[in-house]
Amino acid sequence: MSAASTQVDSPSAQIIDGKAIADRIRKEIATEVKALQEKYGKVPGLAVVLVGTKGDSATYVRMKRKACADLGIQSFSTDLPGDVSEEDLLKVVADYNANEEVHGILVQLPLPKHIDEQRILDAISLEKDVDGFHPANIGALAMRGRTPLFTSCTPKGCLELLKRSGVAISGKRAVVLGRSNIVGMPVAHLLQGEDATVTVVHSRTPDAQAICAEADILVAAIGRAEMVRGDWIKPGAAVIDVGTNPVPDASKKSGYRLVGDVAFSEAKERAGFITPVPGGVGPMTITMLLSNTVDGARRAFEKAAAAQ
Ligand SMILES: NC(=O)C1=CN([C@@H]2O[C@H](COP(=O)(O)OP(=O)(O)OC[C@H]3O[C@@H](n4cnc5c(N)ncnc54)[C@H](OP(=O)(O)O)[C@@H]3O)[C@@H](O)[C@H]2O)C=CC1
Ligand SMILES: Nc1nc(=O)c2c([nH]1)NC[C@@H]1CN(c3ccc(C(=O)N[C@@H](CCC(=O)O)C(=O)O)cc3)C=[N+]21
Repeated sequence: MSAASTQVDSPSAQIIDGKAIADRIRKEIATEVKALQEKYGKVPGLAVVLVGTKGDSATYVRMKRKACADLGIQSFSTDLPGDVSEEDLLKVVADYNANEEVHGILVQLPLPKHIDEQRILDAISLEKDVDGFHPANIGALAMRGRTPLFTSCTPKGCLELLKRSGVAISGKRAVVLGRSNIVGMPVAHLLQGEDATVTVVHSRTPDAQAICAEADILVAAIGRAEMVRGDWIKPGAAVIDVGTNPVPDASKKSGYRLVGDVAFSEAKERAGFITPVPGGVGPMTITMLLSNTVDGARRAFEKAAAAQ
């Protein structure tokens, strides 16, 4: 069958409603928090550290804090000035590492240039690394037969969206656009772990379009507004759009609106499944962070109970 005839036959894509799926999972998490509280008399705690006040970072951090409050998770936060020293930031991390009420620590990235990001991520206790950015957690993710203590939130959210939408992964061709430590690289490992055949495309890849056109599953995480056009998409493919790019929009109070890395209106005419922006991956990221925090707390409570 030619691509053209498939295209004519294919109806518009099923929109994967990340917000609705995230809300369902949050209800499950709230139940879990209650159960832990009843069993151990303690609640999970998440610490969020924000350095500087870059507008959008502050928005995400605010959303994370609110989500915690909604689910009964205790929220700790530290806001540091943009010129804070590396030593002072390490001290904040060390204090949260030692705090028994804290089960997850998130240091919002990117950090200012004068701070060595690797040093900060290495300092976060493995047991509290709810972002899954510690090299030991990423290393385990990349190895066969190992399970990391925590899997990074956005990549885990992408896989959860595919699974809960009934998209088969095993044996499929997956293409991941982007190879960052926080999204592209871990997504590629997760898909490979689910037996997809994975190709990673980055800024030095020639002819990204031709590679994308072979993808049964396409994950876009490049931070380039609507770079992936409709004719890049294999008819029937599942498209997960991680990009959140602000573009100027005078009709919005904020002065901008968010678009993905995929040209949604074109792509939805060819894809079988597609996530919107906003309302796709974003709400899942925060939900997976809460889920990781509860997992960390459960492990800590069990360990403490066993030691008694
Ligand atoms: N919804 C959510 O929860 C989240 C959304 N995001 C969004 O996802 C996007 C990506 O974020 P992040 O991974 O942190 O970004 P980074 O800037 O760290 O990485 C971007 C990646 O895309 C690659 N890339 C850039 N331009 C091109 C191009 N023209 N063709 C092919 N590859 C390209 C880069 O290649 P190279 O390695 O060669 O430089 C790099 O690997 C952003 O829009 C961000 O806002 C991020 C985190 C969470
Ligand atoms: N240590 C660390 N961990 C992170 O997980 C992390 C980080 N640093 N730095 C920045 C990126 C970005 N990120 C997002 C989270 C939620 C939405 C989200 O919920 N977006 C909504 C829209 C939000 C809006 O309207 O502004 C949506 O897509 O529907 C987006 C992006 C997490 N990140």
